[in-house]
Amino acid sequence: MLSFEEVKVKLESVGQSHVLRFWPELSAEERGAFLAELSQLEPAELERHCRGAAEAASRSSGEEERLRGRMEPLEPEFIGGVRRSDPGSLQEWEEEGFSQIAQNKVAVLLLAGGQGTRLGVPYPKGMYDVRLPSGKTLYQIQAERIRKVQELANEKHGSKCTVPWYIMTSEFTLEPTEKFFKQNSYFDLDPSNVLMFEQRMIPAVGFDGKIILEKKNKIAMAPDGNGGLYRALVDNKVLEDMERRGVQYLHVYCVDNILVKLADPLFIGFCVKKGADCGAKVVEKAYPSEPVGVVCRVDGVYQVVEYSELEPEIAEQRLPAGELVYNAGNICNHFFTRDFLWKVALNFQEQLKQHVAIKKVPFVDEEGNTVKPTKPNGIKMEKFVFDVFQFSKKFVAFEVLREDEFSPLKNADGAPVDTPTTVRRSLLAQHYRWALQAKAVFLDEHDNPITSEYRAAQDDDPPAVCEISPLVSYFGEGLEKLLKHRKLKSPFLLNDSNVKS
Ligand SMILES: CC(=O)N[C@H]1[C@@H](OP(=O)(O)OP(=O)(O)OC[C@H]2O[C@@H](n3ccc(=O)[nH]c3=O)[C@H](O)[C@@H]2O)O[C@H](CO)[C@@H](O)[C@@H]1O
Repeated sequence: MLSFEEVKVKLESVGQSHVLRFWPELSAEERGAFLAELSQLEPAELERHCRGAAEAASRSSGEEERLRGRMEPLEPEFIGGVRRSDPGSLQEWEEEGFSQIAQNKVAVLLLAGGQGTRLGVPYPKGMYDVRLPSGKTLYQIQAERIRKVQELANEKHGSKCTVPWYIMTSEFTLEPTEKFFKQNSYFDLDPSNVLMFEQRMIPAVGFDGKIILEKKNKIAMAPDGNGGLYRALVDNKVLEDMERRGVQYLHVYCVDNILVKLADPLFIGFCVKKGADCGAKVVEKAYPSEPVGVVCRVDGVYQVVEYSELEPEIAEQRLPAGELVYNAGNICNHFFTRDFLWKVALNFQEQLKQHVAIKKVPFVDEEGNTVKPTKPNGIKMEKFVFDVFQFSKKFVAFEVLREDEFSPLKNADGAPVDTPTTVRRSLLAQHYRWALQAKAVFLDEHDNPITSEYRAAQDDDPPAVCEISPLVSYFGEGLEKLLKHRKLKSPFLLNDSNVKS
């Protein structure tokens, strides 16, 4: 750790010494913690960051305008998908995926460093309980899907495989996530195969290019975006760990999608068979302003244009048949080969674009009180995980059905979409459909069979509550032998123990 004098000189050299203005008022303990934080800032990098943020925020034309005339949608024939591809190919890809999993070549990586500001809970989103009958949290559902996909691969290939789970956290999420996993005995996964690591934090900057002081002894810091992954892979030697384990393919996903298929054998197999180094799952966009990025081409290169950077007029463009032109919605499920990640880590991660987010950042006033601003006052710079697609030699996109694979938790209840209520409904609706496909019969409160049709896309809750543990079925398979012609009363919970009993 540097001394106060050394830190002062460093900060003065880059015009940021204002952060020390409350120094005389700090206690010895506060001083120690603050010095430790400030010692970590690297002057040249700090200067670049602050200047870059202020310049980027003041540029007259936004990203939206710069993209004008340069975007093209994906060619339909470029996209594989559950509806687009023939059943033979789908089966072949799924088998390929299971084979790779059985050979220990597949890992999953969870992006869990975000602050989940829109949901507004003070703990990591993965710990959120969406009030399913089982009371499972997002983390538990994900852990159980990993266990099940391992089991399925083992059954098919007579193996005893492992799908390691890498979890990228940040200063906000590491400690509570670790604690939660320990309290829950890692959901019966082997702790040596659950590997948490931390992404970096960077200072939030005011419009004048000055670092924002959040408390008298704390600068406002934020994670460097989910594209901070590539630097975090290097910082934490994650690729070396993958290499040691023989992992060649990585499924990267974001924390909040309750329907996520971890290590999806179909998607993995598709990407492997196509010889891809990089891939993205997409769903058809629901409406023009839906907050999802669109996978497309910019200057002929495959990329995601984030929803915050897409001009409304472009988002609203439609084909003669009514379909949105930019229709391939990014669901933050990506495939990467380990070789590709090495290439990015060694050659490109420094070049990743910095995206500007103008936010309300709490700050200290002249009296030293923390103020929550009512209007945006600061700039946060973020890298995006998908910005590496441009470095790919072979990029592929795979379309999946929204009702089967995408229902994210973004907002608190009360918002119209992507809330605890909507994600719970999506999961229960899927399980209800699976049970019907397995020829189960649900009974109403008078014990009469429910015969009403239930359409997946409708907004209502399914006519009966049915939750199926991921430990019983990964994606609807294997249910007929358990449920065929069974008469089920709502709420029905199919879990590991009532299957075995
Ligand atoms: C940049 C990015 O990927 N955007 C995608 C993200 O948007 P969206 O804006 O919803 O992204 P979030 O802020 O929810 O972040 C996505 C994931 O990245 C993680 N995270 C975020 C910031 C950070 O510094 N560290 C970190 O690990 C979050 O914990 C989360 O798991 O999901 C949407 C689908 O739901 C996609 O359509 C968007 O294209």
